[in-house]
Amino acid sequence: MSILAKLSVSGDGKYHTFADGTPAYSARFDEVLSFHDIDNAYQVAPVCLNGQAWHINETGEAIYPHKFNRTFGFYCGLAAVVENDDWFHILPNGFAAYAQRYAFVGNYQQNIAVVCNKDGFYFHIDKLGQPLYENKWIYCGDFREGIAVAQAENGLSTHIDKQGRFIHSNWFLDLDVFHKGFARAKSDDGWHHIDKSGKPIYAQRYASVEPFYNGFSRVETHSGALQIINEQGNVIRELRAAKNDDFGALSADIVGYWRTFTIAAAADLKIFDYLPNNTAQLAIHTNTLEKRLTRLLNALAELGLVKCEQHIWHVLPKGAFLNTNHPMSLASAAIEYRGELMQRWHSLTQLMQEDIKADDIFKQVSLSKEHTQRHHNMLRSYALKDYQELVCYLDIDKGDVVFDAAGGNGLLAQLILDQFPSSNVILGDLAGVIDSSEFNNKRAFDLFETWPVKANKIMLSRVLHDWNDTNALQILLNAATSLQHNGAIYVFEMLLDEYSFGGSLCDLHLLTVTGGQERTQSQFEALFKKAGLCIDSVIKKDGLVTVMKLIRT
Ligand SMILES: C[S@@+](CC[C@H](N)C(=O)[O-])C[C@H]1O[C@@H](n2cnc3c(N)ncnc32)[C@H](O)[C@@H]1O
Repeated sequence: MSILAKLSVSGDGKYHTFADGTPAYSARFDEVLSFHDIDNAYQVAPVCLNGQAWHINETGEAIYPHKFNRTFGFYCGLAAVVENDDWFHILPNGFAAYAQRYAFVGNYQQNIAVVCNKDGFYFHIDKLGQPLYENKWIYCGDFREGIAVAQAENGLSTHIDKQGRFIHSNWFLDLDVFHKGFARAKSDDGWHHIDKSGKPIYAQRYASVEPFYNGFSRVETHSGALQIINEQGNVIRELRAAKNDDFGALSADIVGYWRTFTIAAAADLKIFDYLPNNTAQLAIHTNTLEKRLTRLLNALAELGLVKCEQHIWHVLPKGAFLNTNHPMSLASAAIEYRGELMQRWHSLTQLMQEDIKADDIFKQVSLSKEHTQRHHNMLRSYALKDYQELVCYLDIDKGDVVFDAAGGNGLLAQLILDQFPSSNVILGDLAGVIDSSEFNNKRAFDLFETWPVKANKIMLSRVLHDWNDTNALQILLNAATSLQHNGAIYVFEMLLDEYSFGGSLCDLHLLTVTGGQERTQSQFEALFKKAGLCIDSVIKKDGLVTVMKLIRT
């Protein structure tokens, strides 16, 4: 506890005062910051005047002769200073505490400071300027309760200890340090609190949450209500009702198909291929009635896909994906989702009551060349978006036979071949799909019959989610049979979060369209175990898809 008389910053921020408001000294500065104790023996404060900065004692005198560009308070006996572009810490005598210079340094807390090196990487140092561990981060924060937040290059954050070791294996979009055992964490569907094992302590997600204060936290729901919740996530008090118009929001959800049909009509007419243009020209290109086309364009503008300036319609960034020439065009997806895929959703109610199975959508698609091309153009765009960043992490060796099983029209197979040109990549799919693929090395096959290749590496990308557990197990058993000794199976899937509802609509889509399901990692693990397989490693970047590398148990 400090026994030093507390000096305060004056109202104009240019000097310090005693408790009664009288000036503590006669000097005046451009700016002063608060006094901090050094060894509980004396107190010093940062000041600046005419572009120079230093520290003063209680009588307003400089405590060392040197001048810096910027000075901050003394914490744990050291103060952060800036000289030219160099940030470092100084001792009370004004000398540097260590030789290294940084792009940023924080204040010491519990004898540890955050620093950012000149390459833009953050880490922690001790009072001698030594790094606490080898890792470097895109960002890291101060320690509290012996744990700090560290952000990796993929933008996700986790918790580390003072040796730089992970406290748990979970990563979040944003994260806070622990306060009394709980930390604020943000995942795709919002903010919540986690415990020290990295697990959420309740299922709800919020627009924002505060740290727990004596067992209670103030939270804001996504619909704008302010609430107090307890550590079980129960609402104890409502401080403000929801701001959102729930009636209006539900109505908008109910007519969600308006968007589906508007976008699909624009894709049918290839409107985005003819932009920028005026309405009259567009009507000619798309063979439409000009007055009606104006109404469709207005609706596309309401959806944020186009804008109109001086009678010319222009594509907005989101709309660009509806141009058929875009490498990740969603024009085919727009038409597919409005067609057969949507038809199948009509049986959702019935599917809740009866264990019926729809026709095999993939066999149906593969019967028509036009439908195969459209469906697989759609899958190709999603594959390009989701797989590109993952392929370089696959461990594929020279000469490996790689079988992309049910690989569609071969986008992943091509990405693998581009990345590992000395491997032998074979694409497998249903005959109709294989016929329409331009990939060279290909075999028609059926997932449920004997597989035509023995491979060192097998890809199952977004295949298992199309099937129920019985079928998925059969596919895994067939894959394991086709695997060479010491081979590996790579399963590319979106994993459901064990603790939130994110991905549940996608799961219903699979139930209605293919009879399959989305799964959590532990649901996958249970299937792998039955097939005599186990997870060897997991590749997760900031996209939707996780890659699980499986080996024989
Ligand atoms: C969701 S797609 C995934 C395609 C590709 N792997 C990807 O990630 O984009 C499922 C794939 O399984 C194929 N497929 C479905 N049933 C099959 C079967 N019985 N035998 C072989 N392939 C099948 C489909 O033709 C389709 O290409």
